[in-house]
Amino acid sequence: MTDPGSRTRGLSRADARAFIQAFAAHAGRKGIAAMALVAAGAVLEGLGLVLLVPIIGLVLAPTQAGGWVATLIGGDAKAHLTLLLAGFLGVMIVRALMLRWRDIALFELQNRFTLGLRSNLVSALAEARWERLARLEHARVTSLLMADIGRISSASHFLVQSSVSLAMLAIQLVIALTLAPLFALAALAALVLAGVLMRRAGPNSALRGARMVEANRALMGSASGFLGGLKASAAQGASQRFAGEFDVAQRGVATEQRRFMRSQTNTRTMLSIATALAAAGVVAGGVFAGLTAPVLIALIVIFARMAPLGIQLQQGAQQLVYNGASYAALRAAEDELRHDVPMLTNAEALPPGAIEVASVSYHHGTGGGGVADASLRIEPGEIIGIAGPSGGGKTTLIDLVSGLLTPQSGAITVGGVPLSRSGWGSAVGYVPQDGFLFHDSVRRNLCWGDPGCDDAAIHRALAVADATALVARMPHGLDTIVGERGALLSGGERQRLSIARAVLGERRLLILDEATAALDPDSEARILNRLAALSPRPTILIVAHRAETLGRCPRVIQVADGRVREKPRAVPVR
Ligand SMILES: Nc1ncnc2c1ncn2[C@@H]1O[C@H](COP(=O)(O)OP(=O)(O)OP(=O)(O)O)[C@@H](O)[C@H]1O
Repeated sequence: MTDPGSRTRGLSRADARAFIQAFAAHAGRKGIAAMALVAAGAVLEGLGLVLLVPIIGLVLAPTQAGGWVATLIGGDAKAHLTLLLAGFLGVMIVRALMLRWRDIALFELQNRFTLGLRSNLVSALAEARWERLARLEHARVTSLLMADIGRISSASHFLVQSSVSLAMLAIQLVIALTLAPLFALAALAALVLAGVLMRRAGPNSALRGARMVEANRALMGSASGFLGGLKASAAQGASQRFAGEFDVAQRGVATEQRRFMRSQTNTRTMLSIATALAAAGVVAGGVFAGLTAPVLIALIVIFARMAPLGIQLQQGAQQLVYNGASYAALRAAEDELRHDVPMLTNAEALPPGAIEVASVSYHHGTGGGGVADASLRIEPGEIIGIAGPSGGGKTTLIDLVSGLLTPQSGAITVGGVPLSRSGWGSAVGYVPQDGFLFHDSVRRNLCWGDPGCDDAAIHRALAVADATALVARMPHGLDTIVGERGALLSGGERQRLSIARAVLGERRLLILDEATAALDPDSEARILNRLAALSPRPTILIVAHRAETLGRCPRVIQVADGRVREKPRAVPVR
């Protein structure tokens, strides 16, 4: 289902402010140190430029030694030049070192910022209510975690780079003001005018940035289901059509990149022409106003440095707005995720006792199904089959009992304590039909979330899940890699390992959601019998369509049209 809140907007002023504030908050004291390095780099650059004026003066007219150098140190022109050059060299060496520290410090800030953003998003996802997560598109999450965080990293790079350019521009402007105030003011006016003329680039970049977020999301959507989709389409002889759809998604990204690149080069070209005109004006005006050669040359050098800095600043701002759209997308997702109270935490264990479902209703969105006025008492250690037609409400019921969903009316208690009050999650083991496995060894898949689990416990769990022979056959036993999502195993093998994982956790409630559907009846019977023989025995809920599976449950409930009712039967599990 499409997430209704997933429409992407461009970077607004509020987002831009939030972005800068978030960056500053992440940077903290290290940010202040980095900014001190930025300022020091700019001042040293300025100092180098200030030294240029007497150096050029001495080079052009060695006989006219004088000015502040002569007043300061006395001596002849050669000594002045030597000293000035030595000073210039010293300043440039210190500046080079300073810039090295500055760039490392800024890179670290940028890196920490993006790592922090990703961690925040992951924790927002982990804490979000299940109903909200279920509504998020998979492609949206993947795109946020990968493409958007990458673009935010670029935005933070441009933010940092712009602050450097700004500091350098400010210093050079101050020097130019000292040397020739009128010309410096003219240059400032030219900069401001260029900024005003380029203002249109802002909203355009914001729009393009938002489109890029959408295009990346479409590409991620195509990429994430690529292999599964390719297999299904190849089976129907439509693999080329499928590949074509992927191509459309990637062309979407390329088109947006091209459009932005063109707009950037357009503004850069206009700015370059404008600055060339301004530079020519400065030289002509300087000659006309009778500025001395050293001052004129120094001004030319300064303006020659200011022009690329101005262009860099404008381009950085454009990139910031363009890539900042990903920050807007991240903020929107986090706002949605943190909108409501967090899901159950693992903080507090619930007391022993029955699970009581009392007049519980839950409806999925407008017009969606769910369960209505469900009441049910589940004793500790009970084994209950849950039957019913597809779409009848079985998954909704178990999601409510496991605490993933919160009843919209009615209440669920465990041992008399409301489920919402404390941590039920760690007491529940859930095994879905497609038994999710990580691309890792059998051991790490089974011990996932339980670092203390040992081989003896693993082998006991494997025995319960009828998987001892399966692991014994594997080339590296427990260290065998199962492939991406367990792709190197059959559906039934994945189910056995998933059941073993749930058993290892020694949970109070085990939910098997069609978790034995891919097994042959004999294996299923062995597993259910061994689960029933566990001591202490967990409460076991088995969602199943097969009559054979339900036939092994001492009690069966029927969920149809959202209504829950008992289905009397009396076949005890052996
Ligand atoms: N996230 C959701 N958003 C909207 N509607 C939903 C959502 N999840 C389930 N539904 C709807 O709620 C009803 C009950 O769904 P549920 O998944 O609980 O049925 P089920 O009995 O488990 O079905 P199946 O046997 O096919 O798995 C269905 O009409 C379904 O379309």
